Amino acid sequence: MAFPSDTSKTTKLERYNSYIKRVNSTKLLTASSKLIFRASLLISIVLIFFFTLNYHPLASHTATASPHRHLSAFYGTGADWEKQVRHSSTPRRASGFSILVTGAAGFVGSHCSLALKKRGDGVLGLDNFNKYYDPSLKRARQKLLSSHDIFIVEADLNDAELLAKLFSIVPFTHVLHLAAQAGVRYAMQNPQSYIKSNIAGFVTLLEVVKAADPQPAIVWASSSSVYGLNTENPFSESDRTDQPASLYAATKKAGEEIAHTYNHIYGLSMTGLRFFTVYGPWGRPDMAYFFFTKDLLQSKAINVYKTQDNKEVARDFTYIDDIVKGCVGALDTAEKSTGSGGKKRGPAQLRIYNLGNTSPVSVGKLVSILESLLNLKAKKNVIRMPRNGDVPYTHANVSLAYNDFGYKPSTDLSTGLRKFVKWYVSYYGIQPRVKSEAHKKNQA
Ligand SMILES: O=C(O)[C@H]1O[C@H](OP(=O)(O)OP(=O)(O)OC[C@H]2O[C@@H](n3ccc(=O)[nH]c3=O)[C@H](O)[C@@H]2O)[C@H](O)[C@@H](O)[C@H]1O
Repeated sequence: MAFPSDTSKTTKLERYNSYIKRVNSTKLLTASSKLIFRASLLISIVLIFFFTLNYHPLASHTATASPHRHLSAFYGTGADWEKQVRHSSTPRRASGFSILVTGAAGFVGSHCSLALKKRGDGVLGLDNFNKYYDPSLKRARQKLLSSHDIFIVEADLNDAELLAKLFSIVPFTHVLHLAAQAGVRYAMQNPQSYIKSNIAGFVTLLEVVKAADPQPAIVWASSSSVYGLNTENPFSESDRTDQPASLYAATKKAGEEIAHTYNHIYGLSMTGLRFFTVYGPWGRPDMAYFFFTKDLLQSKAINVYKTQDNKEVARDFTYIDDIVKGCVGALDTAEKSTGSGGKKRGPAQLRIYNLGNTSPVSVGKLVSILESLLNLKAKKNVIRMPRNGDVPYTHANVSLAYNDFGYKPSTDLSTGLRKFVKWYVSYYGIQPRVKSEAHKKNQA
């Protein structure tokens, strides 16, 4: 009969169809589970990546957070790390200060940190060890500070969470803010670095400081360059400073205005110090006296600038020990901030001082002093000063600093350069010519 066979055919066909359906639905299921699996894997990877970069117990994050910031913030959560922070910033004398020194691995920062520590203050350093100049010199300064029990936290000034963490651990009495993008001429090459450090970094610091309880007093580095095209001589604090000749100068001038604002709104005690071309041992390799020494020793030619009208360029070169005395004097006479937790309670101290040497010396004279100290003749190219931010001369009137904290520079350029050269040849392991010739004679 056809029916059973039909039935059997139909049954086979149905079975076959249902088999095909099952196979297809299994395939569909497998494909969709694979898809779901892959999507979840991708989401998990993205979440893990995001979480790793952004998690920090203290953090309320912003979209601009950099991985560097969070790495440093992570670093700042260990018990050992907190112990080092506390230990370094604890004063060892009665009524000693507890000072946060920003730019502690820098030239002025390292000298000030040592001087403060030696007299019994607690000093905690902060530095980002950037590559503006040879970081190995900064590491060597760090090593020196470490041998005097000074700990430097390695972080950027713009790391607000880390700064807040430091202030939550230590009730700092003072901040000596020296971290900055320095150099007048480099501002044409990398303008943004000046904005990032000297303006954004300064504001980040002040935002944290204003919210701190107690609020510390701030002493910070401005610059002689704020006088810009000023024609008064010598430069006094009351002279015009609204004609900066470089972006560096403009950012330092902006810093002075920012200091005024935080003093006015939050009662922060603010003292700005206008440094005049600071030089000395452990100095900055980007400065003329430093690279002239290097070039002289390597028999390389140096460019000696003269003004557009063929006059000598001059600077009020100031020796590092005098600057340190000025910084310490400013810290000692800084009054307390009047606010707390971001609220002003009354008017607070607002000061600006010149810290110079009061006797300008021409760059030509600087070179001849180095020639005599190194017993070498410089190959000089005397050229017109490029129009890239330099000013023809600087000369400080320091009577304000003298009246308020007895600032009196006592090192002339020859004496200071002698000390610098002595350090330079020893640090870089160079046999001075004068010595090696004596040595040759002895051997003959
Ligand atoms: O007081 C400041 O606030 C600034 O001081 C410093 O700036 P400056 O006074 O310009 O020092 P520096 O570069 O050593 O040039 C010294 C002299 O050499 C001349 N100079 C320079 C280079 C060159 O190749 N030839 C030359 O003649 C040049 O024309 C100048 O006359 C700091 O770097 C700066 O960060 C800031 O702190």
